[in-house]
Amino acid sequence: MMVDRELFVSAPGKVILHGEHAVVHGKVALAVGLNLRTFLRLRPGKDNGTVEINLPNIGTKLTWKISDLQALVPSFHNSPESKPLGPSPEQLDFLKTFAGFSNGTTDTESLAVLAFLYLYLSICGQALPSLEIVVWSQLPTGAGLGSSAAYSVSIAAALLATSGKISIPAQENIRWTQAELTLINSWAFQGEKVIHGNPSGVDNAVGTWGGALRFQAGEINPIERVPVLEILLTNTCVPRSTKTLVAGVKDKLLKFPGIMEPVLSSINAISEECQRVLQAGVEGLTIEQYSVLEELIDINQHHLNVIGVGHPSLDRLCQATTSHGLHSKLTGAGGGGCAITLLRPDIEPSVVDAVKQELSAYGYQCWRTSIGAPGVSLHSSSMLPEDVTRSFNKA
Ligand SMILES: Nc1ncnc2c1ncn2[C@@H]1O[C@H](COP(=O)(O)OP(=O)(O)O)[C@@H](O)[C@H]1O
Ligand SMILES: C[C@@](O)(CCOP(=O)(O)O)CC(=O)O
Ligand SMILES: [Mg+2]
Repeated sequence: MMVDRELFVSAPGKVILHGEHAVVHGKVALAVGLNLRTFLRLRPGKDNGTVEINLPNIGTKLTWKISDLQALVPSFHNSPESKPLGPSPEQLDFLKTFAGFSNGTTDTESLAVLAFLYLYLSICGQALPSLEIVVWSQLPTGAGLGSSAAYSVSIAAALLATSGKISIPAQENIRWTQAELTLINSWAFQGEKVIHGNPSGVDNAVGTWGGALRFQAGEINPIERVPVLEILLTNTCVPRSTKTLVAGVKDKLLKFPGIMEPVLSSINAISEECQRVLQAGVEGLTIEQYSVLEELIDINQHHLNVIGVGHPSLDRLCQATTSHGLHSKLTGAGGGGCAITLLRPDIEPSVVDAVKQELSAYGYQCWRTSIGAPGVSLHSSSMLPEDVTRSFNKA
């Protein structure tokens, strides 16, 4: 198949306020889009006979011949118009053998490449197009901010658009329809399965729709009005794999169901209470409401330690922020990665500066951010942020 135009797509990262891990086991999570995004550039292939994927964040650039990939197509029977089925263990084994990855591999490159190949073959199976794709992210990878979902959402959207399964909106402020977003989300969920093993689907839902969402057992409910919340987002820079952490929680739940299930139920109750407080305070939270949010953060951080996803780097972070009267919890899969610290409006800027300085001295990276960002979007090249254009030009 011939592709005749260049496309630019982006999807946001996310912050889970409450409910990480519990959401994998059917509990409620509250999550919001983050104003750090993953950008994808898709171009027709130079020689029409190859597919190239270039991932500058992880230093990966690979090219395959379409004629070689064609041999894999019969194993990918998904119908892109309907609900996707895969990925089956057999399909993943095929891909690992094809790409030369050993069985059981979970490193950054292999997960990214397997997710791409799975989506490319499943979505474009009927007529494999020759493409050059670059994916570059403002998000740290493997830090709890949903880079895997932003990656899967942008690849799914670009491949569905280029193969004519969803429209290519003529202007960048025109969004895809709900049906098209639902299709993007369901394919991105399959990409997340390759990367997370057993994802809940909350991250790809935020990557697709953005904003603030309540997510439970596949049900996605946008929270239309949320009070403005300022947070300090801190990356401990301790690397970890969501797949491994999610599997660890499952093992603990199987080993100690009577002990772990009540903890997950309590996390569920925290999400419910947080949503209640946020909705009661849409016009602006009172100091009492902020205090409740802070307590919920503290309780949840203890629970996350109990289910085994804490880390000494996160303990240090919580101690540092507590000593300045601020409250923090890990966000995402934990085991290192990122934490959020709630910034009440009455906090003196000098306190935030002191906290940031202390955390930087540990080698952590901090951003002050407010939550809520638009979901998957199409861009024109002239409207891309400067850092994105620079990265694409270098790639
Ligand atoms: N920009 C990117 N380039 C290449 N791979 C990416 C990118 N973003 C995400 N990934 C893939 O997602 C994985 C990280 O996903 P995960 O462990 O779920 O952490 P998180 O989603 O919190 O960042 C990486 O190991 C890599 O395979
Ligand atoms: C731990 C979990 O709840 C969130 C993982 O987020 P991240 O990949 O660490 O950004 C897993 C999931 O919901 O699929
Ligand atoms: Mg992830």
